[in-house]
Amino acid sequence: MNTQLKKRNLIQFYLIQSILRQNSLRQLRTKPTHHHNDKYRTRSTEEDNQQDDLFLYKSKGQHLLTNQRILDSIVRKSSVNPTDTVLEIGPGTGNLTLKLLDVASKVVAVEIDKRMVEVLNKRVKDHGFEDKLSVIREDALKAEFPKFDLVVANIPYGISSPLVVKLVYGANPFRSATLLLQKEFARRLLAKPGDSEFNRLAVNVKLVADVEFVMDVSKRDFFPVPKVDSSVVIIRPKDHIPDVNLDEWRAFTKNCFGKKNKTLGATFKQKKKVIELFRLSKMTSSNGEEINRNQYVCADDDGDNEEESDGEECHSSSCADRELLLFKEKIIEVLKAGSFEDKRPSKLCNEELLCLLSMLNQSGIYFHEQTKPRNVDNVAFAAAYS
Ligand SMILES: C[S@@+](CC[C@H](N)C(=O)[O-])C[C@H]1O[C@@H](n2cnc3c(N)ncnc32)[C@H](O)[C@@H]1O
Repeated sequence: MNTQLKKRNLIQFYLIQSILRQNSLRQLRTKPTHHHNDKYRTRSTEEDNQQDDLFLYKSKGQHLLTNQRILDSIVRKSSVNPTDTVLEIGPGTGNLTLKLLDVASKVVAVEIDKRMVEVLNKRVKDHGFEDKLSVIREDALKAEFPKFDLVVANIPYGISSPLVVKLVYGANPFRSATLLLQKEFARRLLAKPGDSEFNRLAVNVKLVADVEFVMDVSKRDFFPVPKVDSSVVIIRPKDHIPDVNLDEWRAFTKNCFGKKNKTLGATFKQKKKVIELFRLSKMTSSNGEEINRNQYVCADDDGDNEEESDGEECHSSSCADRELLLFKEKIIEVLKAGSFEDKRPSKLCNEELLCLLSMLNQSGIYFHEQTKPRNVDNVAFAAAYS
């Protein structure tokens, strides 16, 4: 740790002390240890006999937001109504929770760390808010969330992608999610077609929600100081989402954004892809009748080198199965008809992608096993982002 960082930590240590005292929390003393990279130590002075040392684990994303001005601002921007139930993921020792309890009807906090829950409960009780708080001590990715009106959270950054997906594709309708995220991750969520950060996550989130940038937050506003800066965004689920099978959409964007800068023509000419799509599409049209994948493997390859194609291709002259060849031609025909062949997914907006998917589906080309029930796979979908 360099000298400047040490100095900053020391200043924050004293700041936290004074804040915690003001809040009449038991007097936690927070200082970094140098024994282990992953651990920072908080120690009780008042209740040394009752409580073991509390370590903050970087691996669990335990960087506590200590800047009161930022905490107030997050709550203010969240527009919490007095009748609202707020879901908070990762309450930690309760810096944000206390402020939320002040303005909401109820807070449901999901926290994985038992030691944090103990500190949180004690602190909330000291403020007389215990009737308004319920804690779910579980991994937020596995927990079943109860009904809530909005989410406000400084989340552990390690679970950002699957958590955002779990929220926006989850069964719970909610008004908004105000999230403190790693700055780079926030930029990826906010990215537009053509931006270098534009990616599949942004595409999938944008289909069902709008994302608004609120503010940047410096790493110095946390204890211990993390390596990265942060940003606050608000995610608002859309009132109307396009009429598309979400499982089909997700499978389609996964196929398109595997290599987001490759042209769609190059992506969909790959032998493996053609075979896989042929199998799925055939299963759909034949109502689940199993297709023998090996039946459609090319017997030979004429070695034709097409630009931008880094995968093996299925070429007309050598393809063992005419049906497979016709299927590949059908894909190319659709791409050409919509002028998509030379386009790159990273530059297409959702309307264009929806249009392409609709054209492909209308031609009998599918990306997800249509025999499976619709939109029931949210947990698996979220997990795929972890
Ligand atoms: C960035 S800290 C935020 C603490 C507090 N909200 C604050 O702003 O000071 C993240 C919290 O999430 C908890 N956490 C980490 N992984 C989790 C998970 N998978 N599910 C629920 N909580 C988790 C950590 O224990 C930690 O308390």
